[in-house]
Amino acid sequence: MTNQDVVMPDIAAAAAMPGSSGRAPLFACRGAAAVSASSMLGGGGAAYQAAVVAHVAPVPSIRPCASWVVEAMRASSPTRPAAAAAAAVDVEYDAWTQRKHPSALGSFEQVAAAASGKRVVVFLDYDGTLSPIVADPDMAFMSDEMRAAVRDVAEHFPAAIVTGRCVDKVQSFVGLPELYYAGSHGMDIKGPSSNEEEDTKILLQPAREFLPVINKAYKALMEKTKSTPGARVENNKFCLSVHFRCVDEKRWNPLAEQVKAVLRDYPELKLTQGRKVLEIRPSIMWDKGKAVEFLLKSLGFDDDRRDVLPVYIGDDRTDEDAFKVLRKRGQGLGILVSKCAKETDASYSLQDPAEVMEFLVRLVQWKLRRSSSAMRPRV
Ligand SMILES: O=P(O)(O)OC[C@H]1O[C@H](O[C@H]2O[C@H](CO)[C@@H](O)[C@H](O)[C@H]2O)[C@H](O)[C@@H](O)[C@@H]1O
Repeated sequence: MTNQDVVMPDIAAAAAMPGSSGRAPLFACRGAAAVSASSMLGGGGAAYQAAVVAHVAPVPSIRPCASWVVEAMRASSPTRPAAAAAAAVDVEYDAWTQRKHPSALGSFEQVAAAASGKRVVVFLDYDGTLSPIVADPDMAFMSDEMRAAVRDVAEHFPAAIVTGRCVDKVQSFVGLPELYYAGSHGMDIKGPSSNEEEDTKILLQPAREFLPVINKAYKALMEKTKSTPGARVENNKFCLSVHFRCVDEKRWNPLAEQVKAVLRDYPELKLTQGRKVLEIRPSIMWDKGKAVEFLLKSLGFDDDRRDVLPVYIGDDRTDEDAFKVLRKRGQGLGILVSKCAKETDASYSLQDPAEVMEFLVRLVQWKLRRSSSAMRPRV
């Protein structure tokens, strides 16, 4: 496959970062401990029933080592640097945005040129992208302004929320029935409905058979981790989250041991990691990237890839699966939401949800301008 349709920033991509010694670990802000994503894979050696839908294959099982888990917990949770180090981090961030992953706002003209004449499809992560990160996962509300921006996006482009959250929860936060929702890291895909009361249509649930085991693991994790102050287990239907944002760092190791002990009884589940959260999910080859591919295909955007521009915006390690898919397809535009330099497969960057909102507003304005100029009679 050629990469001619992937939207790459118009910068000297080959240019090395000044002072950079090489590649940082995926999703560690520079300076944090190096842990590869693959080291986080969980699951055991036992064979398990894989009667999921045909395209869902099990992943190879690798037992996570607790110390690696803790290292990864630290890597994704860098402590605030001292003043001098903070200045260095700023310099590095500036170099990262200038040379590797420019701001999607600063480069909006370039983004608009790439979208010109194409059907744009918008994919949005939720936590850290549409809503700010907060200590209590039940309080991660998005602002009314953001809701209005997303509503406008959905009016002008096909749009989907792709999240680790369970669909019901994220739908209640977003409150826009006109969107597609891919919850549980893409393992629960639902179509739009005409109003909030009507049930959304299930399009795909590739991990349905794992529900009983997920529920058992949920109870076991609740029981096991209740002795760790601040730990919190969230049931996201087809996957689980063990939050450690409010856990004292000294207790991260014992918490990782507790999670690992529970997972020993569930070889059909694997462990991944997000922002101060351990995520437990079925060991199947399904992720946010696969969900994006599924949606593009089922919405009829897979026939002629040259006239479709998927735009995916996300902030977390799990969003990298979607960025990778776009890069591999040689199509579309990945935008990482981050305030620090990270290794990523996204092309562009935005700093925070406020910038995401500004970008969405500009995208809609661009579309409106194009539609009105197309309708203006030529003289
Ligand atoms: O794919 P996402 O929409 O980004 O969901 C990933 C996880 O998001 C939530 O946790 C994160 O946000 C919380 C609220 O701001 C924060 O407290 C937590 O530390 C973050 O990891 C959600 O609660 C998790 O279940 C999702 O897996």
